[in-house]
Amino acid sequence: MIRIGQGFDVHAFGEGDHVMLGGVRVAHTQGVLAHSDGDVVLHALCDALLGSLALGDIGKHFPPSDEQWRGADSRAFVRAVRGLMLERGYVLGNADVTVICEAPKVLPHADAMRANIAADLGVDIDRVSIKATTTETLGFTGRREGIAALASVLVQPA
Ligand SMILES: Nc1ccn([C@@H]2O[C@H](COP(=O)(O)O)[C@@H](O)[C@H]2O)c(=O)n1
Ligand SMILES: C[C@@]1(CO)OP(=O)(O)OP(=O)(O)OC[C@H]1O
Repeated sequence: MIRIGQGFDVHAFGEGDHVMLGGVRVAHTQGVLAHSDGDVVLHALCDALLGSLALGDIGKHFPPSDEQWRGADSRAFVRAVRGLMLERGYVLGNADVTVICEAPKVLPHADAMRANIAADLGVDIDRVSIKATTTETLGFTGRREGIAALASVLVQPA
């Protein structure tokens, strides 16, 4: 049986000089406030994958109360989620992620992000899509207060 999942994540901007997006260090005038590295792309993706198999969410598996995850590389979360999927006999069919922010520009980094995600989930890069949009200066992303990501996935039997 194929199954679908969706995920959403937001992090507020704070002090710093880069944001992590899809495991790529993207230079920016601000960083993000987070317990881990604050990678909204990978957090939304993990939630979508976990949701597809009704396994709860990222905070259930990697609680922000756990010091183990302080400053964590979110790629480790993706690889751990892949393990949970494999235990249940599932692999990624395809993933489609949209990053929402006025800045930084995401598209120049999209292929590097796709390559990281494909490697961590053990699939070809053509199964992973990264897109981006602004909100035309509207809302919290438009005011550059934070960055958001939406992810949709299809998973299929291995
Ligand atoms: N952070 C972003 C936002 C957008 N893009 C790219 O620009 C295109 C136009 O964005 P609009 O919000 O004005 O529609 C968008 O389709 C993306 O290709 C980006 O790279 N990074
Ligand atoms: C990733 C975790 C790890 O503790 O913390 P944060 O980096 O704050 O990110 P969030 O998107 O709030 O998800 C919750 C946690 O699982």
